[in-house]
Amino acid sequence: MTALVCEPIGREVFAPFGEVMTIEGAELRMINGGTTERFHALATADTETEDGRTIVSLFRGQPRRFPYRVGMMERHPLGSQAFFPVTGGDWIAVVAGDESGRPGAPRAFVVPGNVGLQYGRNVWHHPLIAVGRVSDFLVVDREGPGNNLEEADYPAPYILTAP
Ligand SMILES: NC(=O)N[C@@H](O)C(=O)O
Ligand code: NI
Repeated sequence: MTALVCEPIGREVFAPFGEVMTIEGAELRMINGGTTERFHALATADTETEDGRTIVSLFRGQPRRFPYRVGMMERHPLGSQAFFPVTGGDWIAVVAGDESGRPGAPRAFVVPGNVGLQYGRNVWHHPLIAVGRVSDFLVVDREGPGNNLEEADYPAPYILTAP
């Protein structure tokens, strides 16, 4: 079993896997007579492949127990998937590149509770990893025809320790 160490999240380091959604560096638009700050277009959903449509859901994640065995990954061939924390609190994202149709070695990122991520379409990732407490996330992803879930097991699990 291989140790999986969390790295700090950042736009550049996460760029091969998708977008980091944070107000830092976002386009700020003052609206509503100056009473509201609009941090515009943190990401663009990619859901229209094969007549898909964008939906918004709420995921309530149970905290994972650590050390946590990352034994599988999944991806959504037809659409992106974005998670934005509602409850707050750090969470963990695990992603991987593709190697001949299977996930490569994973990379784990600790994500602050006020930062969201969008996984690009067909990007390998582990299902939601909530940390420390039951955590709610707003999720923007695809609904529509076709199979939008592909899963793959690792030959041996990676062991993720608590951040
Ligand atoms: N199954 C589901 O909708 N959730 C996963 O895709 C996930 O990434 O958590
Ligand atoms: Ni997913």
